[in-house]
Amino acid sequence: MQTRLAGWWAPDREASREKRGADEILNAESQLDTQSPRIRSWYFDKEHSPSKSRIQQYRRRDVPRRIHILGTGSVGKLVAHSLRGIPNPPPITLLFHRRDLLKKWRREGEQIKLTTHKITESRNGYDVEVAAAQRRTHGTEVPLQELYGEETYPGLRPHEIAALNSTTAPTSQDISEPSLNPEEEDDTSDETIHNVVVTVKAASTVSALSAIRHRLTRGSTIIFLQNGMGILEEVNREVFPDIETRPNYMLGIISHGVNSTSSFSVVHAGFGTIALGLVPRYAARQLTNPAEPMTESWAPTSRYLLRTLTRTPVLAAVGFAPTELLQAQLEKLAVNAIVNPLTVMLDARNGSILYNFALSRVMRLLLSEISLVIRSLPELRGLPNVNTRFAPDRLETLVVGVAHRTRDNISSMLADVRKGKQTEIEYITGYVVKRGEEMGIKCVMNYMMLQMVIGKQNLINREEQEDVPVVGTGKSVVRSK
Ligand SMILES: CC(C)(CO)C(=O)C(=O)O
Repeated sequence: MQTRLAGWWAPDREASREKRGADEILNAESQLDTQSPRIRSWYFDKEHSPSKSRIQQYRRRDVPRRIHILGTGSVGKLVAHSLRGIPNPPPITLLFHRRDLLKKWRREGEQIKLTTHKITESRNGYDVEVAAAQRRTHGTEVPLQELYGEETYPGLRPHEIAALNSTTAPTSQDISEPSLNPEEEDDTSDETIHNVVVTVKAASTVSALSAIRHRLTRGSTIIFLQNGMGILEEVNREVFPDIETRPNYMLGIISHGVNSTSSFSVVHAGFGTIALGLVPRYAARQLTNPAEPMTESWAPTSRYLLRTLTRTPVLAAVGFAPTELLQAQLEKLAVNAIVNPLTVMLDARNGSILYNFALSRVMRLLLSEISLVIRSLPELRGLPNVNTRFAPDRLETLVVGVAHRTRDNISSMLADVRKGKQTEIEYITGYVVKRGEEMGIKCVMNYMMLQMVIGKQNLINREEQEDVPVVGTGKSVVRSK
């Protein structure tokens, strides 16, 4: 049974703490317009309320309401669209990783369209900026001018630049009318980002965050809304190595079904939820040093984001305690480690893995390894019910349930493979294999699955490279060998 802990973070609970820092008062102040009268009166209660001059002092330094969205894929669009629909919506800035996307945004009316049950609603009023993702090769950031030979083309890939420079330009939609003159419009910013929702794919997270690293502070909060695990460890290592100065992190596990139909249009095909929680800054230390204090207070920006997302009905977001969130994440990991690679190998919809005894056997072999790895994780040690919750047959029930509910969907991994995009396999199956290795558990079945998906990705990439564009026709042909 999942213990829903919605409300455990609520400010009135915080009130019981003896010592409240300036930040907490500041946050309370910022929330007054959305608080219930009970909470409102508490803050102005004689005994508890800070002096008037302190209130005024903190009011000036209110928690900034602007929310940046890094990644305008299907989840990014859903979040941006939903947030603009709430009463007194926060200002939203969409961060584009390529300048040509900005041009496209302008051309397409500066709006996001969300279709639910065949009804499309457009929303506008967004601010936009370009935050060109940093390219990395062999784990090192590559300066843009080194990579592209031209400083003025940040965010474009070498072949796109070559195409733009050539007189016989390609016909690709994305680069058909690029804005390459940086003088044309100042579309970048160096202002501090206080609240950011990261929705880019797991493998792009480090490079996307590197582009805005200088704008994030110890007081900022990043919410990661992504598939897979092991991303935060990578971000800590590559982007924010200093534990004391890194921003605050929150995690969200999203179960909404959303499909992009174009750069700024999305279909909300399946209603789900977002399980949200704080990632404790010192969690790793607590693991190795039990004397480390377990209580961590929420940063004002984290609480602001939690409040804002949980008051957005379409998102159905709920706050969870960190240990519960971790277990929910592992359940999703187990489901994704079965449905996603199997649907890639079968090139079929999620429902295809059901009612097929041969595939059930494959599923069970994979799940026996996944279950053992999860049940052996040191971070779950001491938590009640872990063995039952992550037993192979319980995980199988979860997988079958999700495959059945989403039987007509194409898994996100299959969609990526079909488009020749990098998949999240290394953050799903790869994570299971890696954690298994750390604990001396060999996951041979999952290792094979990992290699099969990577192999298929390579195959498709190679086919794409052999796809020779025929200049002038707007079509392409695959040259036979
Ligand atoms: C649950 C599932 C498999 C639904 O398609 C999914 O999360 C995904 O496609 O990534």
